[in-house]
Amino acid sequence: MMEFVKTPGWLDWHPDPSTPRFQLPAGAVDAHCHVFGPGAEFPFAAERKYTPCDAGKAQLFALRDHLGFSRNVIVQATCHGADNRAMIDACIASGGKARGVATVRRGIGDQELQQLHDAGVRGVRFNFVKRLVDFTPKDELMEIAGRIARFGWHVVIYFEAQDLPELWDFFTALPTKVVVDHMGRPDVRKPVDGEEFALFMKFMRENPQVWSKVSCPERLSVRGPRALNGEREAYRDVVPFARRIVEEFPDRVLWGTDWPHPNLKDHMPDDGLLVDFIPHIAPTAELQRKLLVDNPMRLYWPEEV
Ligand SMILES: O=C(O)c1cc(C(=O)O)oc(=O)c1
Repeated sequence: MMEFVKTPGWLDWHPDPSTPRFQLPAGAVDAHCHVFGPGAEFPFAAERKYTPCDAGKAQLFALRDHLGFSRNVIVQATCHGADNRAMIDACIASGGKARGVATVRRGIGDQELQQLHDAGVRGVRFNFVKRLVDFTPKDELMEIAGRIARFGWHVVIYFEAQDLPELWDFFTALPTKVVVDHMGRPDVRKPVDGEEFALFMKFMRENPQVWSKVSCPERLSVRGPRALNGEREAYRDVVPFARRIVEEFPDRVLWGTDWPHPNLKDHMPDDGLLVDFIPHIAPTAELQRKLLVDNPMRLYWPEEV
C-alpha cells in the first residue's frame, strides 16, 4: 500500500463546520469541490506539486448534506494528475448527485471519453497556475477541446489575473463554453474599477460563452476577516468583485465551496460560514436561485432542466 506524507504545513479541512444561517434554495449545487484519494485507494499522481490529506467521497457527501446542498460538481484536483479514478468513483457512488470535470491528456480515445461521460463527466480542466502544474502546449489543449466538444462538454480554466492578456486569444478560440475558476484570481488589493478587473469584465462581456465561478473568497482575501468563529461577514474585500460579476452576468455564474480547500496557508475556513458569504455577493432570491440552482443545472444536468 502506498504511504503518502502530506506537504509540510498542510491544513486539513475543517472538522466541524457550523450550520449555515443562510438557507440555500432547494436543489442547490456545490459546483466546485474536490476529492483527494484516499491515497491508499487512489494514489496521488507522481507529477503532483503537493501531497494533500485524504478527503474522500464519504466526507464530501456528508458535508453536502450538512450544508444543505443537493448536488456536487467534483473537479479533478491537480494532485491526481490525469488519473480521474477518485473523482469518477465519487461521481458513480453519488447515484446521480454528482457530476465531474476531468483532466485528460492528448492521447485519450473516444471510448475512454465516452466512459467518462457515462460516469458523469461534463467538462475538462485546463490549468495555467504555475505552482500547480507543468506547462502543456496550447496546441495539445486545443486538440483536446476539439475532441470533447463533440460530447457537449465545456472547458474549465484556472489562471491568475496577470496572465489573462497572454491567454486571451487561446481562451476565446476554444470551441466550447468556458468556465473560469475562482473569478480568474483577481488581486483584491487593486480597485474593483481598476484596469486588471476591468479586463476580466470585458472578457466576460465580449464572450457570451464564458462563465465564472464566484468562489474562493478564502483564497483571494487579503484583509479578511476569516470565515471562522461565527464570522458571518467574512472576506469583505472580495465581496465587491464577486458581486459585480453576479450582478452583470447573473446567468453565467456558479458557486462552490472548493472543499477540501487545497493549499491554503494561513487558515482553514468553516464551510458553514462560507455558505453565509453567498447572500453578500448574490443579494436577492432570484440571483441566488440562478447562481446555485438554474445555472449549474443548465450546465451539468441539462437533461433535467
Ligand atoms: O489554488 C489552488 O491551490 C487550487 C488547487 C487546485 C487543484 O490542485 O486542483 O484546485 C483549485 O481549485 C485551487
